[in-house]
Amino acid sequence: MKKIAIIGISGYSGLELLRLLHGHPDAEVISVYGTSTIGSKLADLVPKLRQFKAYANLTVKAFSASEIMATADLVFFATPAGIAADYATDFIQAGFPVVDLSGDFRLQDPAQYEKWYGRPASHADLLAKADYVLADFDKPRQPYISNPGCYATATLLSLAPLYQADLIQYDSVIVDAKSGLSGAGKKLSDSSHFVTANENVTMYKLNQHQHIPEIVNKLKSWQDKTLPIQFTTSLIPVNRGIFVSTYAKLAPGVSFEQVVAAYEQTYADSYFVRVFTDGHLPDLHSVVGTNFTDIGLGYNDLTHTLTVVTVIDNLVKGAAGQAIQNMNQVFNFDEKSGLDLVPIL
Ligand SMILES: NC(=O)C1=CN([C@@H]2O[C@H](COP(=O)(O)OP(=O)(O)OC[C@H]3O[C@@H](n4cnc5c(N)ncnc54)[C@H](OP(=O)(O)O)[C@@H]3O)[C@@H](O)[C@H]2O)C=CC1
Ligand SMILES: CC(=O)N[C@@H](CCC(=O)OP(=O)(O)O)C(=O)O
Repeated sequence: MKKIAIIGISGYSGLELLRLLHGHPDAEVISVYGTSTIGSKLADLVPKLRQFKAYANLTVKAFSASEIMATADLVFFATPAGIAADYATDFIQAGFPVVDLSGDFRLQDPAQYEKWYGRPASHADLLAKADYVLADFDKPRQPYISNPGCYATATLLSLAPLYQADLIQYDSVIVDAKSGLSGAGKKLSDSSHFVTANENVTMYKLNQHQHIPEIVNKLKSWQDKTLPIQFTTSLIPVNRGIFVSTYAKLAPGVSFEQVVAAYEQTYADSYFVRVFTDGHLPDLHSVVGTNFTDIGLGYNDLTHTLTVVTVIDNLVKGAAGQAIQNMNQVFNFDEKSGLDLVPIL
């Protein structure tokens, strides 16, 4: 049984990690860390955990890298941007396995991080020791795993076959992404007040979203012809879910049938990516509560435009689920361990 520590336990993705690891046959949460919640028993902090004996006596502790490395086999960072950049050094220097859900190690160029996150980056030498691991495509090569962002995950899975098989006009790509409120974390802000968000849709961070550079970096690794993409994010009044609509013009001579074949082939062995080629367009309810990414495709003969609809649960595939998929890779567990979840019906 692998022993797991979680930093940032009281946040949305920290608690989602706990929920998913509860069902994992080969991993158990042995320690949890926070700041404002230090000293609290998890069962007092989250009363609905009370009857789970494993967590009733788990107490939130102050961060200690040496304690984590002495007692656990892997640690998850489920902390806001800026924390892992500060805390990760000891783990990286010791080669201790980490899965970092924050954006701190997703961009290897410190100047790019500082531009998009508006805060100091970690040192370039440390950034180079982190691996950006999009679980359905990449295998970890280094012990420090940087888990992709929620929007980035949905967008990259939506676009991968088009870039890898060189099927589109790269100056035509438009990504319109929408997220539920849990994507913003538990801290309250004006935009996440119930009265502001309920029965409303708001576009935000137009052309400035911090996931744009990690998306483009990854697309470039797949396709040299990659150009900047048009990427927009909106807040929708649901708790969980990311809904990404992607539009692109096909390259001259490329047919819709070729596109469909490319999606089928790319994801033939990916249990967690389900492609619908019969015209079915997935919705959020298809994936909420699960680690699945559902993709639907359509083509307009009049405008020669391809539409790709991609949905994920931001807290599962977009955060804790993909992080556990990556942990499963680190320990050579079955990729489905702890993650074979049926959607909430
Ligand atoms: N929500 C989502 O859908 C997704 C989130 N992410 C990323 O994952 C990370 C966590 O997100 P999310 O769960 O939404 O965030 P939340 O704001 O919900 O929770 C963050 C938690 O981090 C804890 N924390 C803050 N500072 C420290 C610290 N110095 N040491 C230990 N714990 C600390 C806080 O607990 P305390 O008050 O005890 O300090 C808080 O509970 C973020 O980087 C986010 O961008 C990535 C993909 C999707
Ligand atoms: C709805 C909402 O506000 N979502 C957040 C996603 C936060 C996130 O996951 O950001 P990192 O992955 O870069 O840490 C946002 O758009 O900033």
